[in-house]
Order: sequence, then structure tokens, then C-alpha cells
Amino acid sequence: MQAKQDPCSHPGLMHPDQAIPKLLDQVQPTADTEVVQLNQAMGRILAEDLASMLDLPPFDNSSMDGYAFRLADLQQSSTLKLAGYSFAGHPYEGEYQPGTCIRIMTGAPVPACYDTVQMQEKTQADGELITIEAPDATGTNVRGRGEELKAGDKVLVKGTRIGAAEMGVLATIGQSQVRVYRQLTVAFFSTGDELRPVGSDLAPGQIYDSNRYSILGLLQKAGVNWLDLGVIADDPEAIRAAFLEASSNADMVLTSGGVSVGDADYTKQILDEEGEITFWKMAIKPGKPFAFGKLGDAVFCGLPGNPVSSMVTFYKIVMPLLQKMQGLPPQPSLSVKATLTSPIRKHPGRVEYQRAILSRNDQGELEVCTTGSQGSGMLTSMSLANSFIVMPQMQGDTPAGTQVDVEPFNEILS
Ligand SMILES: Nc1nc2c(c(=O)[nH]1)N[C@H]1C(S)=C(S)[C@@H](COP(=O)(O)OP(=O)(O)OC[C@H]3O[C@@H](n4cnc5c(N)ncnc54)[C@H](O)[C@@H]3O)O[C@H]1N2
Ligand code: MOO
Repeated sequence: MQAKQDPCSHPGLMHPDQAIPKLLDQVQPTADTEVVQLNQAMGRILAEDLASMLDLPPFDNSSMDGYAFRLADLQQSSTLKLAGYSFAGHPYEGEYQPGTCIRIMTGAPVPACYDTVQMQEKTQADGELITIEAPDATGTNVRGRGEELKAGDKVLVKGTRIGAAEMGVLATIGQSQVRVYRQLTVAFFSTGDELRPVGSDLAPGQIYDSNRYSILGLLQKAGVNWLDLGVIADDPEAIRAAFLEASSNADMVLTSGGVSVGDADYTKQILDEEGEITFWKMAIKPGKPFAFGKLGDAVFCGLPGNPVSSMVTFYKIVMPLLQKMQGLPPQPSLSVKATLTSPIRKHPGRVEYQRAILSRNDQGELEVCTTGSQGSGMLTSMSLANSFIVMPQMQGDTPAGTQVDVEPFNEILS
């Protein structure tokens, strides 16, 4: 017997694997760059390849507190005479005398006349006489100049998002400032007469506007500037005015609500009049009604009003668009297989992103269960989740015990 189709699906809906590349073709990376000080560079995207100006490390140095010496000298006697000191920042500058060693600290330069370091715990000091347990090989405990990188080697490539490690790497190669892509601005607002801002009282039939806050959180994680235009009433002229203000101040205009077929769903209509609508509706659940287009020079994304739908469409569609516009290369989404521990009810017709909890069982195997009810208005299903179970478009009901595809939330959602 044929499984019952998703009643909200119909044959015109495009699979996200087809639709997302088409949408990506319609946006371009920003060409604008600027130079920022390194302490302002966190989260920004590198606009140039960077080569090291230095060998790394820049000089031979000790990886241990101990003594530096010539390994060959230990063949005559395991006791060497202390000739001086090399501390980090204070190199030893004396001449080499056979049968000598120097006291050396971690990170201090190993003078060219010595080739090996022994850690303090494998030595014995008696005044200026140091008895050393011979290490296995010449060069032990010496971090050689250039062993990590040679001057001129490429260190970071254009399109890298600068995270904590990159901040440190840039400092290591002496970069006090860095050229990055211009930070994008996203203007956003919610539409709906039922929406009230937090901090106000609710009259019958009203709810708090939550989408603006989840979207704000996502935009902050995405590393863009944002312009919050608040809640706009279900009024064509108010929406038109908001569109114009948003599009003249931003690279992307993001709205939530009003993209379906209801009597007060004006977003698509005004977009059609003021700009261009190039795409609407995708075979995904939640998030089927998603509007895409152009508004002046800005890219327009109209997210569905249901709170989970707006987050899922942001994550699956808006995020890759923003990443491309910011100058990032395509970011692959990671997927793992896990065993479903509770059954899933699903109609064939749309790819479903079921909010889920991925964990390891006592045997160390990955297992996954949904967060429970999957209504697209139930935002707690997102806050409880650490992953999506991705159910293929034509999949129907699925029993516990099945291996399913799971996408753990990336840094944008966690
Ligand atoms: N006849 C049809 N009706 C609906 C369809 C359909 O295909 N045919 N699709 C449904 C699906 S799927 C979705 S998703 C929604 C999307 O509708 P809209 O984008 O027009 O959103 P609204 O109608 O404005 O709101 C939907 C829902 O979400 C609540 N909402 C809206 N904005 C916010 C906000 N900022 N914070 C919190 N909650 C918000 C709103 O009160 C509604 O409950 O359409 C279905 N209908
Ligand atoms: O696509 Mo809607 O987002 O199912 O609720």
C-alpha cells in the first residue's frame, strides 16, 4: 500500500539539495575589504592568503628546563662543567668549551655550539658539576628553527574565519593587523499584528515576538552587523516602508512571517511590487514557505513565521547564503549515522529536520531520539535538541532501531 503523502506537500516543491545551490548561485561574495587591528579581527574573514615572515620557531630553543650540551661530549664523561645560562629572552652568549654545558629553561635559545638538551629530572647538580643521563639522540628536547614553518610558507588562506587559534597564529607570525572582508549588515523585522515585544503586556490573541530574538542570536553567531526594525504590522504600507528602510541600509533583508497564503500574508506581495521574488516554497519540513528575492541591491529572505520553521530555514538556507556573501568557502554539514531509539511518524513528501538528542549508549554506540512533539510552533523542541534527524523526502513512518542520518548542530546553533 502506498504511504499517505504529506498533506502540506505538493509536486511543485523543490528538494533542498536542488534548491539551495540555485539560491547560492544568486548571491556573490562581497568584494569589499578593510584592514583591522588584530584585536578586532575575531570572527572576521580573511581577505588574503598570508605567508609567514618568520621561520617558526624563529630560533632553536629548548622544550625542557634542564641543561644544554653537545651529546658527543658525554662520551668522554657523563659529568660536564656548567659554563653559563640561557633563559627565555636572555640567550647564552659565551664561547664553547669542550666538556661544558649550560643551564637552560623552556623556550630559551639553544646556542649553536650545543646540540641537545636533557631535562632537569635526568641530571644531578653538584655545584658547577652536572651529571647527565645521556638521551637517545642528538637534538633531543631541541625545537629546531623553522620546524613548524619556514619564512614564506603559507599560513592561512583567504576565506578563513578568524577564530581563537587563528588570532594566535596571526600574532605568532607578527601580524599586528589583517585584511578582512567587509562585515555584512542584515536588517530584520517580524511581521504580524499578534506580536508584542517582550516587556509589554499581552492582550487576548497576542503572543510575544520570539523570532526576532532567535534570529538576532543566529546573526550574532554568523558574525554580521544587524539592524533590528522591530515588529511591523500586517499592513501593506507599513511593510513597504520597512522594506525600503531595510534595503537601503543592509546587504540582506530578513523577515519572518507573512510568507504563506493567509489573507494578511503581505510579504510576498510587497516583495513582488518593490523588488523581485525568485523563489518560494521548498520540500522541507519545517519551513516550506520560504521566499527569496532581491530588494534593490539587497538580497531578500522571507522566513516562515512559525518559530521552528524560521530557525530551520535560517540554518539550512540563510546561513549558507550569508557565508558565501561574507567570503567563506562552502561549509560542509557534518552527518553521522545513529540508531533511532523511538519511532518517527512521517508522511512522504518533504525532507524533515526532526529536532533530536544524539548521545552514546553504554556500549559507546551513537543513538538518537526526537525531542518529542515536532510542531513547528514549538520552539522548545529546538532548545532541547543538539542535532537534527534528517528524514529523506520520500521516507514514511520509521520504526525504532532504524539507522538514520543525524546532523549535529554546528557552532551556529549550539
Ligand atoms: N493554507 C495554508 N496555510 C498554511 C500553509 C500552507 O501551505 N497553506 N503553510 C503553513 C506553514 S508550513 C507555515 S511554516 C506557516 C508560515 O506562515 P507565515 O510565514 O505566513 O507566518 P504567519 O502566518 O505570520 O505565522 C505563522 C505562525 O507563527 C507565529 N509567528 C509569526 N511570527 C512570529 C514571531 N515573530 N514570533 C513568534 N511567533 C510568530 C504566528 O503567530 C503563527 O502562529 O503557514 C502555515 N499555513
Ligand atoms: O513548513 Mo511549516 O514550517 O511545516 O510549519
